[in-house]
Amino acid sequence: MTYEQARAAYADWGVDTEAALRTLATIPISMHCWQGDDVKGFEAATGTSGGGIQATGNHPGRARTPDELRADLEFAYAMIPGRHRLNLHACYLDSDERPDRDAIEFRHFAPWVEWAQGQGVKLDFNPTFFAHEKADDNLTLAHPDKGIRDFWIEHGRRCREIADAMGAAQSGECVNNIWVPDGSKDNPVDRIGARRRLEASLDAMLDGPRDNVLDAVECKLFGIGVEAMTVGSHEFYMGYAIRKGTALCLDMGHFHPTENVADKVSAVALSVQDILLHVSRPMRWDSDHVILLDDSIRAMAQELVFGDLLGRVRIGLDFFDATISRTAAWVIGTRNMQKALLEALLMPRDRLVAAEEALDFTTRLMLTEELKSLPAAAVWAEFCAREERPVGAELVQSLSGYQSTVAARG
Ligand SMILES: C[C@H](O)[C@H](O)[C@@H](O)C(=O)CO
Ligand SMILES: [Mn+2]
Repeated sequence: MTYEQARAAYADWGVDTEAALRTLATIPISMHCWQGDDVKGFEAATGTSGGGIQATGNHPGRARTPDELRADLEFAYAMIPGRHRLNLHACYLDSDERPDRDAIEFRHFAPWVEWAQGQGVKLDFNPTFFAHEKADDNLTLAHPDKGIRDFWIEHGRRCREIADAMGAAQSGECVNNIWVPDGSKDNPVDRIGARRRLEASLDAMLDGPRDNVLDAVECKLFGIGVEAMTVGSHEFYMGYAIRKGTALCLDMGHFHPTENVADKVSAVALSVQDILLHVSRPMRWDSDHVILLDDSIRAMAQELVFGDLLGRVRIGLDFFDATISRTAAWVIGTRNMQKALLEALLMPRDRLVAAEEALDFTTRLMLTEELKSLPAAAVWAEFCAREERPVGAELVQSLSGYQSTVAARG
């Protein structure tokens, strides 16, 4: 089907495909650096990764240096329509120096900032509270040892400083997302003590304004090794974000599998101004499979569009799979998020809402089901053509071709 035919088919339902394409082109997605190297980073790290962060697989082609990671990112962005962001973790510093986490500075990230400016890519940032010997107890900001807490508070403070400088350099907000692995394998007896320590540490870390930073806090239900309690649970961070005015990060892999994370967005949006998404796909014990164009992602995109929340929700991705081409994973996942957004933008919202308000649930169901057969793929292909990005066999060939150029990496 041609784009013109698709445009006419949507027009019959009262949908303007041109308006949908214009909106889609303005939605940035923050691609996570850690898909490119299995969350290893570029420090001489000594600790284990707690809280369930575990990339499995040994597909050839892992980026081993910042230059390799940047080359992979450049390729990935060239396969993805639109202008996007890069979400950088503190352990991805690019420097000949080897500062510990409590000694990192903006200059250790200067090559990233320079590269991002050259690429027209804006940066987001994350302190790294894992893969370090001082995190091996699966406790950081909530650790009973004040010395360890202070070490991580200092790390967090410095990360805000770095994110602020990144924001200033790019003349726009840098999201600084905080996730800590803190928790307990077996039933703790002093849950509130741990939560008081986490809160006090966060307060110390986030003290003082940072004009170019949007701080976000990310909860998790459980991780491997912290099955009995995660200190930073949903209720903990929801309360914290409301009381302290931070953004709330909802990671789609961090809830019970029967929960609908899309449903949470509108509920949270009434109490929290800014929301960060980590779009992900949980599967059994893992929270980080590459996202598919599946119902959970479609539901999330619909919530953002129907709830008119695109201006308040930053879309980030969080998955890592080392069993497949890492660059292909980025491209597939990011494009899937965009496809879901496009499908949502192509829905006749007013008509659906009218049916719902009239309690005409039959019409609502007929509409949503019939709409699934409309030619969204032709509209997506048009978007890619306008943005000079490949689709179909050409995309597959490009992804495979790039993978073969990196496969020899040791
Ligand atoms: C690497 C990230 O910080 C991490 O994935 C975090 O966002 C998370 O989701 C932990 O499960
Ligand atoms: Mn996450």
